Amino acid sequence: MDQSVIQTTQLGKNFGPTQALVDINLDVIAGMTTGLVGPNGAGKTTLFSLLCGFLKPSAGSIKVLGHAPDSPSIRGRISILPQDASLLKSLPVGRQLSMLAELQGMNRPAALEEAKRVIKLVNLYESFNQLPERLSHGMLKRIAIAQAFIGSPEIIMLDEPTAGLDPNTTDSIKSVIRQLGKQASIIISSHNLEVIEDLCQQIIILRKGRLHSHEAVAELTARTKALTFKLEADPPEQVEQLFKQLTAVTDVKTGAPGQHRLVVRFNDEQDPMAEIEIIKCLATAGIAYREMVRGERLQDSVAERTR
Ligand SMILES: Nc1ncnc2c1ncn2[C@@H]1O[C@H](COP(=O)(O)OP(=O)(O)OP(=O)(O)O)[C@@H](O)[C@H]1O
Repeated sequence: MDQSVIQTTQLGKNFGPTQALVDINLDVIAGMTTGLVGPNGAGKTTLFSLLCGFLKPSAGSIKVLGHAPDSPSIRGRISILPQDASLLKSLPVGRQLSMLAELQGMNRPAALEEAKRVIKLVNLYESFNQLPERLSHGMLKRIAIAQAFIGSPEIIMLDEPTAGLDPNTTDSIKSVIRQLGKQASIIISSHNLEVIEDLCQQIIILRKGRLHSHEAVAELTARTKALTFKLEADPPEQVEQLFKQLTAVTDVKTGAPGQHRLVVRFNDEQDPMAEIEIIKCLATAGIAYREMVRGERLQDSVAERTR
């Protein structure tokens, strides 16, 4: 049987009159990398804080590795990269990492070795003795991620690990996370759904403090029947009118100006020939496309579900 690393039962959290989380029932399976997504204010950070024991639930219960989040039995077995992780200005980054390892109970020499190990994981060993002010934003983010790997925790929670990073740095962080996903269960909260799609096998969607869904990423994207077109030009206004006579078409979406994108969702139980009819409609209207892809990006599926 699959082993649960996190279980919540009817979990709720209120801040005064604000219901930040309501009736959350989750079962996160060991060894998965799971994405936690939802619009601003959906409750993602609150959920992370509850799972780490920084906050107490207003209702329901949480089990992390079979224990309450504040149990001494899980100390060092779970770690978190907070969204706004910051480093001390006046201490070399390697020393800061070794101090954090000491706080986890390692002696000085062991902590130093651990700091070297985790800084190598994020490819910044050459910066071990540098002060944070000498490092770029992306490098500091990688150091902050390295601290989440101290002590080889079984669960690692990363809140927006790639926010504000350029594409190359994002790629290098993604490869670190992918590597560590082989050894730990990772939960990533991010608004960057390309990152989630690349790294995660499972996705938890929160919407207005409630659990919208928890399922495999592949299932979510495959279940949405859609054709995504890259057109030669932006689609004409009122493009949805073209598909008016096709009862199988459930939604038509266009990209931002300049994206030349058109997504047509449909229900093929209504019409098994729906795809062909959609393509015919475009041809009849003289709308040319360069590329057509079945399905849609995770970004579109999630946007649709959290609107
Ligand atoms: N300490 C707090 N005091 C009062 N309200 C809070 C507090 N923390 C969160 N909230 C409220 O709880 C709700 C959920 O907030 P939370 O920060 O968990 O959302 P989020 O999904 O992480 O959002 P974002 O994507 O913007 O980071 C919001 O309505 C927020 O205003």
